[in-house]
Amino acid sequence: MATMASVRIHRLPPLPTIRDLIRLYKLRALKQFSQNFLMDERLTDKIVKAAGRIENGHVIEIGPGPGSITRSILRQYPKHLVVVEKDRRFMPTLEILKESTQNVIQMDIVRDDILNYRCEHAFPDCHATDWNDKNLPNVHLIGNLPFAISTRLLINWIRDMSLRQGAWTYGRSSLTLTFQLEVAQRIVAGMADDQRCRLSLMSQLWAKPELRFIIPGKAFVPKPDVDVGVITMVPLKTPQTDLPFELIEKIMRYIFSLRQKYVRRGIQNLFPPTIRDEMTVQLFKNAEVNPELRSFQLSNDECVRIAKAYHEIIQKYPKIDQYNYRSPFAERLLWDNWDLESV
Ligand SMILES: C[S@@+](CC[C@H](N)C(=O)[O-])C[C@H]1O[C@@H](n2cnc3c(N)ncnc32)[C@H](O)[C@@H]1O
Repeated sequence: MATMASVRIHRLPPLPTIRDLIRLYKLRALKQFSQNFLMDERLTDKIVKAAGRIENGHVIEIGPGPGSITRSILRQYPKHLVVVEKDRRFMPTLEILKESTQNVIQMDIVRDDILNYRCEHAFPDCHATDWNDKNLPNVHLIGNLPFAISTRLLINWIRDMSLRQGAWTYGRSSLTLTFQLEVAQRIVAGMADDQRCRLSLMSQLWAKPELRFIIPGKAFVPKPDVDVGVITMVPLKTPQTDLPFELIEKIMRYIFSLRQKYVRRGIQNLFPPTIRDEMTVQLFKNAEVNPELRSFQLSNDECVRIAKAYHEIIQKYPKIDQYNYRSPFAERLLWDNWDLESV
């Protein structure tokens, strides 16, 4: 393959116009694929610019559709671009982009569901950068995400980040993603922000999310009902917790389950009725957290301390972890006489 310096892309085929899209793909954007296309090159360039320097790097694009962001990525000369798209109608256009850059950039087109795609297999030639290296690896996930699965994808990726697997086998790979503005605001919401929720904590304990800019809904075709926020996220060298992802996720769910009530009200549901009051008092005492704060008033550290105190309790009494206050009534009856002495 020729080097970047010696060969440049002369001309990418123009982005299909809305009229072409309708003609080529009989578009109908498909609702089941959450399709809202971004056709303004200045905006797609701005998204790619937010990812930082990608020249000579490795990029996975999620949901390229007709390839508007793909073009902006290719114009920055990554070494290797993998695009993952579920809708077969876009394959011909993506193939044209691949052909027009084939002497310069390695572009792989994967027709798959991103939820099943294994990022760790994307770049066999990419050497991992040490997690603690001050330089980040030149590895990026970029995408105008399908709204329907964006939160699920983010949670999956944070889980991978916490385990240093998937896209994070290469080191501290970065994310540049779009979300419905309301979701983007939740991701970055700090202490005392009334948008603060489980997603804020999950995002901030392992990474540094930033809301970079907002794209008005009218820039998309078809126009969604909401504006869109562009988020970048880089994993923290030292996460704010070393507890297992699943445990943190569980505790954040309980902390934020009754937002308008004191935090102890959500947390007490972690325990069977016979020991509920006693264990809840113990947990907040050990965590050194005021149980009469509302969940959005808690700092990241206070949330982690609550999770840690719970972790210590279940290490001593593992059975408690199996209690689920939402399980069917008959199942909950089994806990009716349960006490700590019976362990
Ligand atoms: C919001 S559109 C963005 C399209 C294009 N990148 C743009 O900005 O104009 C989301 C894209 O993701 C694709 N998509 C939806 N669900 C997907 C999935 N599970 N896996 C891979 N791609 C998916 C859709 O077909 C669509 O092309």
